Order: sequence, then C-alpha cells, then structure tokens
Amino acid sequence: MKIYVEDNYQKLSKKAAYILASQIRLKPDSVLGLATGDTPLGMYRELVAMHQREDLDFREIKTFNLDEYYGLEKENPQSYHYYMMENLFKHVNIRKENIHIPDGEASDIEEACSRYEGLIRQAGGIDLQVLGIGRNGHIGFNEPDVKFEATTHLVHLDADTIQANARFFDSIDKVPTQAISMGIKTIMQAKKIVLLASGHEKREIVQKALEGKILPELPASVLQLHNDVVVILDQKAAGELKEI
Ligand SMILES: O=P(O)(O)OC[C@H]1O[C@](O)(CO)[C@@H](O)[C@@H]1O
Repeated sequence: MKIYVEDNYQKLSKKAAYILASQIRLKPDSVLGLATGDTPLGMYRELVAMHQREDLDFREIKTFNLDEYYGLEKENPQSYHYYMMENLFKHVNIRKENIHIPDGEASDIEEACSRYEGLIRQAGGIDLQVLGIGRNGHIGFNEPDVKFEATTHLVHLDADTIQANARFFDSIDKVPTQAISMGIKTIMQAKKIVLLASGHEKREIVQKALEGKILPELPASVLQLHNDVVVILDQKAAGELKEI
C-alpha cells in the first residue's frame, strides 16, 4: 500500500486527478470504477479542467460507479446518476453507452445486480477503482459486518450513513434506506485501487482501516489485502496514522 499525505484537499484532488489522467493516457480504453460523495468532487473538477485544457480524452473510457440509492429516480438531484452527470460526464467526451451506474429503479434487483457484474466482466474488469471511505469505514455502500465475498447487491444503509448523508436531503426521512452497491469482492477484483480521504472526521477510521485488524466490522480494512492500493490523504485525515 502506497500512502501519500498531501498538505490540503486541493493538493489531494490534484494528485488523484493526476493518477487517473495517467491511467487514461497510458490506456485510453481503461475501465474506471468511480465513487461519489464529497471527497472526489475536487478530483472530478481537475479532470474536467484537464479535458478542457489538455484534451484529456474520455472517448474510449468505460466507467462503472460503485453504488446508487435504491428507490431514487435517475433525475433526482440526490441520485448518483445526477451527481456523475453534473460533476463529470456532461463536461467530458465520454460516450453515453460507456457509462454504467447501478440501476436504483430496477424492479428485479437480483437480475440488475448480476447484469452489472456481467457488464464489468465483459469490459475486461476494472483497471482502476476510486474509493472514498464512510465515517463508519464503509467503501461503496458496504456497511460494517459486510461479507467480503459479496458481489453487487442490495444493501440496507446503516443509521450512521443515513445520518451522514441527510445533509444532502431536505430532511432525514427523505434519505433512502437502501442502495445497490458493488460488493467487496467486486471492488477487490479491480486491478488498482485509489482510496481518498480528507478532513479531521476521517482520521480515526483511516487509521483503523489502514493500520488495524482486517475485520468485516470495518469494510475498508480489507484493502490491506489488495496488492495495488494507493491511498491519498490530506494532513487532517492522516492525523492519527502511526507509521507515517
Ligand atoms: O466523501 P464523503 O462525502 O465523506 O463520503 C464517503 C463515502 O460515503 C458515501 O458517500 C456513501 O455514504 C460514499 O459514496 C463515499 O465513498
């Protein structure tokens, strides 16, 4: 595991964008796994700027997002479909048919999940997966007490996650209680993983995930078992690490 500690969020975002841009330039038909949440927003801004300034080319890129709320329409401003369109896809030259996000409106959930896994396989697997980390250690929407062998599936969100994400909704009772998420197995099959964390409130969970025991109670701890993980932190999120 390679850990970079950057001075601040802006530098973290630039570093992450640089790694993604290198992946895109070295392999223009890369398959990228993408994340939502506040943390990658700066990285997406940088990538859009690189596309506009330097012609960073997304034409052959395929993307698979980690997760989507279950029960929200794609057009809902709180959906991850909407987030990805607004923050990345509508600003770059990616082809619509190359964008994949779990279907939060699927009526046959099992079929939708296994189709998603099939599409990832058909694309040749994920070359580079971007991750954030939840305050409870979740990656994607894989909540504590996760099954490490799970692939894409329906998850029930933890009270902590619902609370944390309530800031994006009018009230807490509007936050969906379920989501479709890639599983830990799906994530661990990515060839390379880039984990981002920023801010004081992540410092304890980052320390436990990177330096503590590998436990289903802390889903992100499984990343210690992956052989190509780059972690990019700002100073605040790195504050509790012992080995830096
Ligand atoms: O970057 P944030 O907003 O702290 O979110 C952390 C994690 O929580 C989620 O937003 C889900 O709750 C994930 O998508 C994200 O990786």
